[in-house]
Amino acid sequence: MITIRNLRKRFRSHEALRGVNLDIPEGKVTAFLGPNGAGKTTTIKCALNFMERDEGDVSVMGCDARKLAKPEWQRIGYVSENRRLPEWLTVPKLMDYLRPMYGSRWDRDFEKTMIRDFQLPLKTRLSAMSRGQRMKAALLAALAYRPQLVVLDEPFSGLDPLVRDEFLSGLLEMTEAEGWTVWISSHDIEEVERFADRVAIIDDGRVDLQEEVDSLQGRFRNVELWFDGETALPDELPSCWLNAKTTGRTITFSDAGYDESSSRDLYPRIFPGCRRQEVDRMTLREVFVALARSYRSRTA
Ligand SMILES: Nc1ncnc2c1ncn2[C@@H]1O[C@H](COP(=O)(O)OP(=O)(O)OP(=O)(O)O)[C@@H](O)[C@H]1O
Repeated sequence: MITIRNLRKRFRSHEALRGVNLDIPEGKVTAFLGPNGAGKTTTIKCALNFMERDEGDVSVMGCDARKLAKPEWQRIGYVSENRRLPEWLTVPKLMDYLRPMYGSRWDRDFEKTMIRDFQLPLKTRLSAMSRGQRMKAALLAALAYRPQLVVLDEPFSGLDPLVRDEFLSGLLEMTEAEGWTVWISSHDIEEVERFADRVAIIDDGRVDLQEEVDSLQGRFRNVELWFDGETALPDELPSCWLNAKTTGRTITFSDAGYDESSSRDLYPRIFPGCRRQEVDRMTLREVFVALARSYRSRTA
């Protein structure tokens, strides 16, 4: 649905995107994660041509991003915390304003359902609404025409937990029922974990990995090795063992290359004094934190 190749973007002397390669496949939910300032919003803006790119190729629904026009925009829903809406309008007026742009694609029943479920006030101007209410109005404005491609940049900011939950369940339902493609950037990894099929992680302007969530969780494990006495870390460890540290009688690390059939035999071979091992599956959040920590130590 979206293909990004060697995307580069510079802000004066700062190289924000340093050759981003990313695929957002059709019919899947791709979570786009990364530390603050890693380049998520810039990638999304360049991919949708809201921001001029310096170099690279971006194709959205088979169309060069620079040539996106009304037929494509009628099939793309974009929500961002920073997206400006006409603040002087009420929600019903906003709907009246947007509806003609989407013709028969606009789904009035869906619009009404979302207004009801989001409990949006009807007589208040957007400028007088809370941040969360404005976010809900933005979601409504981006989804009421049932877009095939939904791009959400930090969509949960300002939403209370109940609304987040309802919004996510609704989105999941729509995604499954209508085969929507979703590209969602968020720091709320627990929320995203519930429904993402794939995850792409960006760090310092480059995509470090893009992978199915199941595969990622299949190969990541938190490992704790126990020894009888004090132990030290060897100088060289496999590069897929992240954030290894020792605290007296234990060594802990995150194994990014865990293999069910061999890893448990490998650990005592590398550490012959190991008396006991504990190997735990990791949540997507734990995987992200382990990777982010390893990125930080790489640049330190
Ligand atoms: N308009 C701009 N002018 C100058 N620098 C910018 C601009 N927009 C982004 N940057 C810089 O580019 C880098 C990437 O920013 P971006 O907003 O894409 O990161 P992000 O991953 O979305 O971060 P966050 O998770 O904090 O929202 C940052 O170093 C940021 O300071």
